[in-house]
Amino acid sequence: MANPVYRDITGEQCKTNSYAKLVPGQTIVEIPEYVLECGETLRNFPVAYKTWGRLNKDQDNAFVICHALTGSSDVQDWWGPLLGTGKTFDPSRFFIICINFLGSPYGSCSPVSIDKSTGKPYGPSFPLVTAKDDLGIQKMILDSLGVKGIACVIGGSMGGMIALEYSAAFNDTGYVKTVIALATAARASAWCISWNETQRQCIFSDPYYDDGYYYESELGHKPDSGLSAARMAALLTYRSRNSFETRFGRKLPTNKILEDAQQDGVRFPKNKDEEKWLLHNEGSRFQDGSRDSSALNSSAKLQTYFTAQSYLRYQGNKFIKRFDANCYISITRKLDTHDITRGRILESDEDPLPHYLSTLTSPHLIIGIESDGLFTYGEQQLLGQHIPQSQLEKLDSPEGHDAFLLEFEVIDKYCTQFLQLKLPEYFDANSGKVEVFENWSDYVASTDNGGNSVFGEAEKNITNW
Ligand SMILES: CC(=O)SCCNC(=O)CCNC(=O)[C@H](O)C(C)(C)COP(=O)(O)OP(=O)(O)OC[C@H]1O[C@@H](n2cnc3c(N)ncnc32)[C@H](O)[C@@H]1OP(=O)(O)O
Ligand SMILES: N[C@@H](CCO)C(=O)O
Repeated sequence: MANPVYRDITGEQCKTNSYAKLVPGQTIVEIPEYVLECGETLRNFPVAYKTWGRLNKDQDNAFVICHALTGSSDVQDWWGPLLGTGKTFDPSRFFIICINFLGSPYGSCSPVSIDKSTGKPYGPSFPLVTAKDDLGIQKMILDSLGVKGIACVIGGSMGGMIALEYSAAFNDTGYVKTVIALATAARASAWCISWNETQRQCIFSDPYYDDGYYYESELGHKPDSGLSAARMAALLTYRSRNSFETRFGRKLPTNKILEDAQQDGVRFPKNKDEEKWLLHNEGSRFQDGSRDSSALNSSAKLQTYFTAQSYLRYQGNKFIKRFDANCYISITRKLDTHDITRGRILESDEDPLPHYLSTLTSPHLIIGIESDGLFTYGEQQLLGQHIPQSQLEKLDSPEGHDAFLLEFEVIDKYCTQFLQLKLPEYFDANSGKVEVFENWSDYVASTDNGGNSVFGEAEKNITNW
């Protein structure tokens, strides 16, 4: 059967979705129709992806990378040091692809996309989407590109959830040869769900949220305060207590940070009463005429503004420039629904997960982080104990959950060793599976981000293309 051909709508989408423009060199195609797990049908909707390298003659050297909660298809932006000849994502031997998942603002269908049936953004009427939907849509993209087999599917955190969905959906078919899952879970925990709820409530409580119709609201503002607070709360779950203590302790912001805050519209108190009022509301975005009165502390006798706070506020501000509140709600709800046993095992009084995991047949590499308080090492052990052909590795990083985006060297080492062990044919020049493409960079969808992270994140050791 011929591969389906989808219309390239990259240019069109970049005109209507400003977030999609943040991702250099991705392709956006239009899928005619997909019936979601919730029963709704998406029609004529965009899906964004980026590729590196090319298919081998058997068309089975695909390396599928699933991004995390706020990531995009731009792997070189957030996992850049793992990409390159001799690295985990070796475009000289694999056809590497990362497909932006549903609900994310970076190009695939989400609340910021235009619903072609109304001509308006989906906004809060965007349907509930799940990791299973991502899997179904990603398979359509892979088919359209001629992929007949996946050498490896990898993902961290929410990306790991989708990688496990691949494992479950194609179990025993030979389509997915190996799986690498980092800092993830086979189902969202009560702890994860609760943090997501807290973050959504931050957004809901912003008066500018306007039931999700802020983009057309007469109030003329987005719920920046709520989204920023949500990111701050999330960040605390992405790092560890120890990393904050070591990094910030009770340190005070430098003059530079205070100067930046002043430029951001800080108001100085005119009298004693105003000083008390300003101090009380310090950090509130709704404070009249001021977004941040941190400069107060330069004269205050009692310090109330610490580096830990300036870090969180900085991160919150950075995030609202690159993310949309309705998308944040959509993707956290998606995360909550994740459970690989759903629809695959009969309801019973017993916990179905251990048994279900024991039926997965592909070799899995599970990488957990000891200091991860969000997707605990215990959850990785559960995967490692029950998936028959699995290898469990532990990162001793103090960085908490985000270590999967920070500890490039050790992750690259575990992954390359696993791939060479489990996929020897892709490393053997005589196997016919691999043609080492000397000029693989000709097959990079785009090399033009100048080595700069679009999002100002993960700057360390970014591969400069
Ligand atoms: C769509 C995409 O592709 S997004 C890009 C990839 N990102 C993802 O996929 C996930 C999102 N990213 C993350 O979760 C994280 O940002 C990570 C794990 C990748 C790295 O985090 P970073 O934010 O780069 O690192 P870190 O926590 O060290 O923060 C550094 C920033 O905080 C600033 N900062 C540090 N301390 C302070 C402080 N006390 N006060 C104010 N600012 C501070 C630094 O100046 C730096 O600013 P910059 O980002 O403008 O350079
Ligand atoms: N830092 C990651 C954490 C979620 O895994 C993100 O923002 O996507």
